[in-house]
Amino acid sequence: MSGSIPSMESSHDALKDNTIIVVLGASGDLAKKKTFPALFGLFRQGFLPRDVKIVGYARTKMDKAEYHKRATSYLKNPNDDPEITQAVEKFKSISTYVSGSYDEGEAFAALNAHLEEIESHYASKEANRLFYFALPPSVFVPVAKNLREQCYVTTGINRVIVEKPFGKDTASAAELLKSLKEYWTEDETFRIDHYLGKEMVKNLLVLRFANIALGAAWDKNYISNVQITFKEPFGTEGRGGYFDEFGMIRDVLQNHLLQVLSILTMERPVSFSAEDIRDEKVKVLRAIPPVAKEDTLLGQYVAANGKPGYLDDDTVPPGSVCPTFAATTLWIHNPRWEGVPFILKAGKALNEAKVEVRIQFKDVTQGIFKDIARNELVIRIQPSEAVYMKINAKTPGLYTRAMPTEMDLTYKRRFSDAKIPEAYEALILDALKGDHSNFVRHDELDVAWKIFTPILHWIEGKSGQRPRPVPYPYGSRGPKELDPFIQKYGFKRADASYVWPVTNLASL
Ligand SMILES: NC(=O)C1=CN([C@@H]2O[C@H](COP(=O)(O)OP(=O)(O)OC[C@H]3O[C@@H](n4cnc5c(N)ncnc54)[C@H](OP(=O)(O)O)[C@@H]3O)[C@@H](O)[C@H]2O)C=CC1
Ligand SMILES: O=C1O[C@H](COP(=O)(O)O)[C@@H](O)[C@H](O)[C@H]1O
Repeated sequence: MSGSIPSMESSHDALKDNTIIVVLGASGDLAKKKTFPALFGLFRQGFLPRDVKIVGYARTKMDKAEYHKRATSYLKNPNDDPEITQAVEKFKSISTYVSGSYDEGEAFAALNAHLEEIESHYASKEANRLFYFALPPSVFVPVAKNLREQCYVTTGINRVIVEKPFGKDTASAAELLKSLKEYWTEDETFRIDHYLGKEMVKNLLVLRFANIALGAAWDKNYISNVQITFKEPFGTEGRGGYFDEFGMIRDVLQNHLLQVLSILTMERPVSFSAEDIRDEKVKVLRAIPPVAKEDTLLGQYVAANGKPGYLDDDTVPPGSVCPTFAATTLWIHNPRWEGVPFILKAGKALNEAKVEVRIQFKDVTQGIFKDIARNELVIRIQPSEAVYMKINAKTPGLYTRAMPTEMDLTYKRRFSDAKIPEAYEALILDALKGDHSNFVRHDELDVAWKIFTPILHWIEGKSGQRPRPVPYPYGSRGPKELDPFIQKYGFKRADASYVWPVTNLASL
């Protein structure tokens, strides 16, 4: 029997021919590191529309050669594979660049003239344009306005992809949404949260709703606590100026981790249509009250192991109390989840790179077993995608003891030939197809901000003195206060003697 999910695959428009993808902010870091590599990945695998053209736009004046050099600087070809080299040359041949300001109508009229020149070669009048904002939020509104006024086609589809940050709190996000809506409809707008494009985040829907056994245990009766963890082994290093304005909660918790939480906890959607999914996400998010101070732990990394502290970064304001680590516990007041703590934790400069969901089930009733390990379902989002269930089994041999072990679905081993797409590849393809399922709807954004705005205002000292984050050494698991914080919500760490036999995943 086929394992395909027809309604997920066919609920959106097909790719349109006669499409131009315009990358605004083409000289920047995001474009170079994420957007162009994703476009190239799609191009090389034949997923872009036929005869697609890619146009970069930014203020920097660059000739064609310089632009091509920048746009392809992050395309990977470690073994100098001639097939990839050839694809890069083809990619360059469909890529052009226009320089201009972000706030002047004439500059966008010039961009439009360039787009029309490309379109004049089409066999039909149909012309479709996808505009990708790889831009700082300060120019979102003028760019949205100028594109709508100067570069909007009437004989095809227009779409905009917008990157976070979408505001800094409930009020500023509402203001930004309102301004953008003056020019672009909700249907034309694709708000990216790139975690929604990650394979294991997309997998959550299938794991939950295509497995009756998991579905049956998915509530307060069986689950004790849930942790959603994001760990990076490097600090802000040179990006401190940007980071300090936002902090860890805005950078990762309010968007990426909350998106994961909403898919993990929503009710089953009526269908896989974008609106049915997003209706359910909004419904569960609305059942979450604002995060309380008592449910929050903030940290900031300090120099250790030869690595600099956050405050040693020249781009960070002296004496900053910006958190580089945050753990917050959220509660969902609905019949399924009442009383279950959802701990969202994220930090920079920690001991490892890891993003995972860890669902810890309740203890088995005491009696024949005493103090045995709890079941845990771990969904490893990155690196090395995996789903594993920590279970108890009889110790092999002439024993009657239970021992913790695992049922392990490590992707590299089980699907060794599969290529897991980059999040941005998956999302750009969705936007080209007009599928909104994995993009953030306006009301989702509003409710996400409502959960975090009070705590963010408290952190910023809007209601008194700013709280001081607790220090943690660069390269550690986080503040020493973390383990008691998590234990407070009922998490029990399994016996430290548990050893997973595979140590080198890279070797798989
Ligand atoms: N397919 C796969 O990839 C599989 C991998 N494994 C591997 O087996 C090992 C054990 O797995 P598992 O039990 O799930 O994970 P870990 O033992 O790594 O972590 C379990 C939990 O305990 C916390 N923890 C980690 N170290 C400490 C510590 N020193 N003191 C207190 N708490 C700590 C972790 O928090 P935090 O992360 O926040 O530090 C996490 O919440 C891991 O290396 C795992 O990657 C096991 C099964 C399958
Ligand atoms: O949005 C952001 O995400 C990245 C982490 O993304 P990942 O795909 O590498 O997990 C994070 O480093 C950055 O600070 C944040 O703004």
